[in-house]
Amino acid sequence: MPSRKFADGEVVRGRWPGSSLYYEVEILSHDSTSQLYTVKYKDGTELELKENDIKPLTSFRQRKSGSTSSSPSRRRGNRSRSRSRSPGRRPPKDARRSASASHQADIKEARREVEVKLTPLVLKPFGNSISRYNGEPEHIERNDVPHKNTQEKFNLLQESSYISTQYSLRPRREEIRLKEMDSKEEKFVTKELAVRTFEVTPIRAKDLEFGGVPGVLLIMFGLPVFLFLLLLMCKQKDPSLLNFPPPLPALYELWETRVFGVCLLWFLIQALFYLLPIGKVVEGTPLIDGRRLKYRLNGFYAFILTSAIIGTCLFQGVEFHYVYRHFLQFTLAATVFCVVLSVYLYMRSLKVPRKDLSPASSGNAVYDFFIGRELNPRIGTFDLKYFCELRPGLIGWVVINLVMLLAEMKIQSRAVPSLAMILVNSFQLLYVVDALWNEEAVLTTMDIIHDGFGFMLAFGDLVWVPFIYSFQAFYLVSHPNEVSWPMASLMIVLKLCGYVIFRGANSQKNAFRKNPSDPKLAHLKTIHTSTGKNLLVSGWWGFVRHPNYLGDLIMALAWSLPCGFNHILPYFYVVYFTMLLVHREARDEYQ
Ligand SMILES: NC(=O)C1=CN([C@@H]2O[C@H](COP(=O)(O)OP(=O)(O)OC[C@H]3O[C@@H](n4cnc5c(N)ncnc54)[C@H](OP(=O)(O)O)[C@@H]3O)[C@@H](O)[C@H]2O)C=CC1
Ligand SMILES: CC(C)=CCC[C@@H](C)[C@H]1CC=C2C3=C(CC[C@@]21C)[C@@]1(C)CC[C@H](O)C(C)(C)[C@@H]1CC3
Repeated sequence: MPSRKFADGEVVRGRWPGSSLYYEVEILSHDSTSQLYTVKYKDGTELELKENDIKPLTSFRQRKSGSTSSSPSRRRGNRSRSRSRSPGRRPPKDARRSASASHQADIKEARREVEVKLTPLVLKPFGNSISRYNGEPEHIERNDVPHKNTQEKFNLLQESSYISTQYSLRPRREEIRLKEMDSKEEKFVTKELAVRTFEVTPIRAKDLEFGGVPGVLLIMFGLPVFLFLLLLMCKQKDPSLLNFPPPLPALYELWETRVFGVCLLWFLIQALFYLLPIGKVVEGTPLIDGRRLKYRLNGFYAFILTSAIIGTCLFQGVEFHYVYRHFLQFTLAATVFCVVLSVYLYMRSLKVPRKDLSPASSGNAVYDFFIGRELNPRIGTFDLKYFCELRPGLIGWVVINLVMLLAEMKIQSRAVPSLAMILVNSFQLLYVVDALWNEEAVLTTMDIIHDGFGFMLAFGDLVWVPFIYSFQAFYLVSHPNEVSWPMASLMIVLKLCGYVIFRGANSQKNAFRKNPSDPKLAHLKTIHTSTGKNLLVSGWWGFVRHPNYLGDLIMALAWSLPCGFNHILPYFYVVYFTMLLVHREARDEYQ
């Protein structure tokens, strides 16, 4: 039997899984089969730890700060003590006055301190989410040095960051109770921190995402070119990669003003539907200044109305084949529209106050044109980003799929569409209807909370989604694939599995972000993070780091399979999507 290093009843330090933080724990028992120790934290939480994650008390030197407690619960207790000791800490009333009256002076002082003394602590501005810093917890602990007045003011930020880095191991029910007790005080602190963090910290070049300026230039010029090449490849009789490059059309052939007019009309009709006073109005996540924007949820109604219009057009004999025949022209028209929209978005963002800027914006014009400078550009109550994220592109995708289904019937002289085409259409229809039905969930996505509205999302929402995501249907029009019923059943099962994971995870996350105290989520465990927010670590979110991405990827595979295995092109979506999600995961992890 393998020997064990620690005895029952011994008091040691246990690492909190996934972090570098050690807390004082008592060894309760040891399982010789799994080689895991059951340990108990001071707040009563029990966890199983590997031997490597346990250290004797003697291996830790005593911290110099006032907080000697290592248990999560006692840390919480210390928080109020250490806060009240800090001269930077003021009672809420006083503080609110200070935030308005001496705010500018504070910022100036704090900025001086950041530049001179606190450079290792890299701070980034943020948007809908609350305070965020990208230093290691250990950095904060080391910042335990004598203070001058100005530094002490800034310590408010550090202190809170430090406090926020302490992971909560409490069962959720207790967490909720404690949170309610603290929430008033916390709200104030994070709010004030938010303003300071945002004001004092410019983003450094190395913090730019997507490879910085060269990277975004490449994406902005490369993606449209790539998109056209992909569509042209698919138009070939044999779309093998060996047949690259495809024959290129003359540029003038790609422009058609009538097609541009149709795109404009489509956008305006969707905008009109968005403005209809139907559907409930909800609040988004809190902004940097504590405000919550209101959003009307009527995407599903817009979809129903659009379906009614399309149905009527079909009944009236409108030639939908026109869209298939002019598919490249439609792609170009949408791209031009998106460039014009991006220029407009950038120009208007130059006039907005700093608090309305996206946390991702950098001060570099090229980068900001791409990532979007303004977080929530609105014309009155019309939210451009929220509108574009779900309406013209997503509903457009379904309509394009329908166009492809009709084109397949026409070109292949079929009385009914192929099973492969029906599968692709229904799988993707389910995805879009689900997005519109659960419209509120989009308010907690990275795009709405973090990214501005610039070329990236304008192009992604209005060009990439409708013209690339419909690629499988486009492919099947000229490259038929027979799918047997047993294979179709397997694909349906795969799609449904993906969907259950995707929906379960997104709904759980959304409910949690909307109301962390939701009694329905009380059984779930969370950890506290350095952003000041909690993360779910059980339920769907205890299964893998991003269950919603996993489900989405499974669905992506399911809707590529009906195209068969003759060519790699229909699987482009799976490859691209994997890259996109891995990148998003890294961005989320960084944040
Ligand atoms: N079809 C497509 O092309 C695309 C689809 N998607 C899908 O959209 C959905 C949303 O994607 P996306 O916004 O990227 O990612 P997430 O849904 O993971 O949203 C990111 C936000 O979720 C919060 N979060 C992350 N982990 C946890 C956790 N453990 N517990 C609680 N909250 C957590 C964080 O919020 P906070 O910052 O507030 O802490 C984070 O900012 C996914 O299902 C994805 O697959 C996304 C992109 C493209
Ligand atoms: C430049 C470039 C290629 C950017 C691509 C990004 C966009 C295509 C995607 C970014 C996030 C998206 C989301 C959806 C569609 C794709 C984009 C716009 C989404 C609307 C699809 C439906 C889902 O249910 C969703 C609502 C969760 C999802 C939100 C994110």
